[in-house]
Amino acid sequence: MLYLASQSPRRRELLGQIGEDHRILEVNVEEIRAPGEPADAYVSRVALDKARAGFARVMDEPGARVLGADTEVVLGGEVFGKPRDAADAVAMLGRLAGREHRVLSTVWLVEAGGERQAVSVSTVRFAPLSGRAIASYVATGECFGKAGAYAIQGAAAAFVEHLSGSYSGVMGLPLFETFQLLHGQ
Ligand SMILES: Cc1cn([C@H]2C[C@H](O)[C@@H](COP(=O)(O)OP(=O)(O)OP(=O)(O)O)O2)c(=O)[nH]c1=O
Repeated sequence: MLYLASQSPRRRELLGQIGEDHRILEVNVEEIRAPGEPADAYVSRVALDKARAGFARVMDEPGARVLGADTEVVLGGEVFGKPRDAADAVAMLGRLAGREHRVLSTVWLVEAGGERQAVSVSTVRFAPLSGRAIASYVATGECFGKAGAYAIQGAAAAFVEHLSGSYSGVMGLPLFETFQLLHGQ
């Protein structure tokens, strides 16, 4: 059986999109970046923590496989997770406006035979945004629970001038890479 260790409705939907039958494991993992921890190492560590926490719950089941994922928005040396509140969301979007940032999405597959990861790095360029546009976007509430305070699959699609990489990766689960992890060599 395949399990997805995630509370994210987007990830559940995305995994279903490629026809992967799965069950959900709700895990709670702390997402705290260690001082000086590189962004890619942080994203990978958190995704692995989620997959391992899930696997610990089903490891007695023969053939159990568990996916865990993490997505963060990276601008220079800064890592933007989910905004704490509206002011934090406004600040993040103000930093992202008119610039290019990276979205890192890492997926780990943990099973009795071992642990493997897949990494997706996308580059997203936002159009310049007025303070008013940011304020009205934040007021919709869409920004909450999303890394970088935006959802490419939602109204924030209107901010995205250019994307290079994986659309599903930006949304939270890179589907090509996940499929390779599950079925590739
Ligand atoms: C950039 C971006 C992020 N997101 C979401 C995907 C993730 O759910 C969230 C990043 O937070 P994560 O910590 O990666 O995931 P999560 O806490 O929502 O779920 P889990 O239980 O698996 O830990 O941001 C979008 O939905 N759209 C976007 O465009």
